[in-house]
Amino acid sequence: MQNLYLDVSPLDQRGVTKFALSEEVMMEHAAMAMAHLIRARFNANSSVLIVCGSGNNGADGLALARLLEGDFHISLHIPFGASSPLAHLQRDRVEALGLKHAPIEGDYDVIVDALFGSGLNRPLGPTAIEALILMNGMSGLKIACDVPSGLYAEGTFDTNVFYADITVTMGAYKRSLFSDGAKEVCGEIIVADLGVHKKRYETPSPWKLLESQDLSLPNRIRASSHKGSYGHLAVVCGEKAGASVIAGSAALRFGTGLVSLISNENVTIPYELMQSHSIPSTATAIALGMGLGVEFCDDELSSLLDNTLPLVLDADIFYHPMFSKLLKRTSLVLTPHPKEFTQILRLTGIADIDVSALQSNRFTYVEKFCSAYPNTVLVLKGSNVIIGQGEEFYINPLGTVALAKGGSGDVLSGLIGALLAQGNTPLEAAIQGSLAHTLAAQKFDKNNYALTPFDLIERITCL
Ligand SMILES: NC(=O)C1=CN([C@@H]2O[C@H](COP(=O)(O)OP(=O)(O)OC[C@H]3O[C@@H](n4cnc5c(N)ncnc54)[C@H](OP(=O)(O)O)[C@@H]3O)[C@@H](O)[C@H]2O)[C@@H](O)CC1
Ligand SMILES: [K+]
Repeated sequence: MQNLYLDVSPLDQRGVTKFALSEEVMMEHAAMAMAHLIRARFNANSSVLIVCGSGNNGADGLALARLLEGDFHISLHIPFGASSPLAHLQRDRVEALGLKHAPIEGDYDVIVDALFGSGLNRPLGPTAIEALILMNGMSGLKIACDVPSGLYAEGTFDTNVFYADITVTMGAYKRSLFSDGAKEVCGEIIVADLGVHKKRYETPSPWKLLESQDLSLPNRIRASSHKGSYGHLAVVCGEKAGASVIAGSAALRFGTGLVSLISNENVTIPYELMQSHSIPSTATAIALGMGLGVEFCDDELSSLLDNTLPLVLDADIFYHPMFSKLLKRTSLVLTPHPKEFTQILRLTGIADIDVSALQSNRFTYVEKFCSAYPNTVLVLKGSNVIIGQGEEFYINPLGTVALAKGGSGDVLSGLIGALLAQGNTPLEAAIQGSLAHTLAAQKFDKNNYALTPFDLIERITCL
């Protein structure tokens, strides 16, 4: 698990006050990290284009030019000149080596974007846009210095942004690199230490980045146990029974001792799942909403929920009149996709926004919801899933496009339900369910289009 920051400038200042580093020392390390990467991947004499802005992001790029000069063919493009004191200093140094601003011409083996970093404070103008279009059109390896130019601190970008193959980010992970849109533009993300180890440079943060090694599986440790020792998930089976069959099958695969589908009438289901018309007395958690439709009248739903069992809610239930009442429960996990989350925000009076406004500000709206409903765990689906409760937030960046398919969400609810049924806290169930979901998808390595929900469930066996 890694820390994530909206703004690392307090960490930079702490580097100066606590570790007596200077901004210049930190900048030298930033440039060295990029130089190390280029030297490791390219032979001497390779051509390197470095496009530098007027602030310290540009100054990082100028320092990189100095470090590579002599071994590589360096082309510098400095369309805005230098404005910060360090940019002036670094420019004087490269000019002493005979390097100076030149137009962008031809193609290069490496393209380094050092136009704007954390100081981007307004929409890009024509000069920056022209440079980015030229850079994006090149075939060489594209490296972003700190953040791809055009990406704002909230993780949004305008039409033009640098499309990086690798982002070398300075000091610590920025949260902006893990918005849904940023997944398209950042490429591989590498953190560069700035003169002290990252562990020293960082301070605690409420936002965390999940990693594959954070996965903890529901392995059984008691030698003498039986199916009743591992919980009983009741999946409410709605109009579209397939959704609950998928969720139930995922739950059984993820260690739940017993799974029952709760339906009004008998439906055809796999042999390994049980069927019931009411919540079994041995149930330890309930999954509700997937494929629900209008199968149950309000009274029937109320009686199914007349208990204090942990709940995972998905899909249709977010549009149901009973949802507001369910929000008052403790032990509650919600797994909306963005459109469903806008419905939740509207219903709770937090915001009346459309999906694109939400996607431009996912972090903020998750924080607002979690502050208003601190007992509820929210899993906001997306290419970078956000999990939040109260003042704790986690981003799971491990999902792939293979998951963009009907039924993937039912598997996720089933996995979370499985862990709730086995006694995990709602937050732990949400984190581990989401990790298992994305890592199982990664195990499907044939291609990125053919994964079905049952392929995904099958891969839970290989985690
Ligand atoms: N702090 C540290 O210790 C360390 C910092 N480090 C590095 O510093 C970077 C932050 O540097 P920074 O604060 O100078 O901001 P930066 O991203 O270069 O941009 C500011 C410049 O861009 C300009 N500008 C903004 N928007 C614009 C637009 N749309 N179109 C045109 N111009 C625009 C803005 O102009 P102004 O608003 O002043 O007119 C100003 O001149 C950080 O990302 C990291 O790489 C590392 O070396 C490690 C140590
Ligand atoms: K940049």
